Amino acid sequence: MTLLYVEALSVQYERERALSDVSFDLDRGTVLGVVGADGAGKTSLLRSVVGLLKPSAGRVHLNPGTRLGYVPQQFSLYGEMSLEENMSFFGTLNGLSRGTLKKRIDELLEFTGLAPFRNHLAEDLSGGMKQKLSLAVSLLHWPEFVVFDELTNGVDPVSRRELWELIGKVRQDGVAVLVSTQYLDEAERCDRVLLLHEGEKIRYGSPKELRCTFPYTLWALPDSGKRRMELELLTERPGIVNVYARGNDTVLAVDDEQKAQESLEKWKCQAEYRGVVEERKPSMEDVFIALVEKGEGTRDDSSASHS
Ligand SMILES: Nc1ncnc2c1ncn2[C@@H]1O[C@H](COP(=O)(O)OP(=O)(O)OP(=O)(O)O)[C@@H](O)[C@H]1O
Repeated sequence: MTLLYVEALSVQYERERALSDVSFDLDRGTVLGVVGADGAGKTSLLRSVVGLLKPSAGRVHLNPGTRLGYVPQQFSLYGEMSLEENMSFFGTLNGLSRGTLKKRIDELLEFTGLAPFRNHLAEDLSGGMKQKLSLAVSLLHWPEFVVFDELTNGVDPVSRRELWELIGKVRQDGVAVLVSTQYLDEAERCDRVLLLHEGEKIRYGSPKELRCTFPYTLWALPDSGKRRMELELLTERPGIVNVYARGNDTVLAVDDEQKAQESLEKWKCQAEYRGVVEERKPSMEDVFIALVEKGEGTRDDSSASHS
């Protein structure tokens, strides 16, 4: 069931347009990832959804009475208070009674694996543990909808994985999750992805849909790092729309295989390059790089579906 419906949202700051005409919807028990680079408009979008920012145009419709949890980008825990005291403080603010709160704190400390640290000061926690505590605090009042602004930003890879496991468990309880991230691999963990670039919706759909509707064929030249500079000359030759690095491989995004083949053969002959070319399936990173990084982004004008 649809819990949130966002229609043609735009945010204009004094000098800058942070969001243009963005629409999407979100169902219960679904994780929607808002994915984009720094400055793409993620925070502006999330702040509009939770009601902290008044959009310049468009509409946010959240089912009335929905209990909302929110972890902003710089969530302020009290460093000089213990984990339990932090949770107790925020729980009291949320109007939970003493008895209920005590039980809920125990539950959430178990849930996040923070129980052994309940009496430690929050300031002594690692970055990943602080984020787990923030997540726990946001869940105190059994929200039906949670919004996490870059919860995993700057966190070590193990904690990132653990935070995503927690997000998965939250979803299992039927909670709707809206989470922003700049890590493209995290898009794969979402049910739906909204790719944002310079305030515009570039793509919107499940990770599979995004990969399946990817408009280019990808050709990888394995271990071609040393020839990268030369290979980049292929950018915008007939049939080739983008050339980019993936580790030590070079990837060509191709929109016309025949023309690209001719361009590549010509180049291989001139450059005396004998390496192999392999076709590769697009990952979410490929989708993002090929569509966005070179400004190839074609806006997705499909409006959010009501389901
Ligand atoms: N309060 C503000 N006043 C003016 N401009 C702003 C304000 N907040 C954000 N911006 C601008 O709007 C654009 C989108 O910012 P936003 O913070 O929404 O993006 P973001 O994707 O969350 O990026 P980041 O991860 O860096 O926070 C940026 O260019 C930013 O400089």
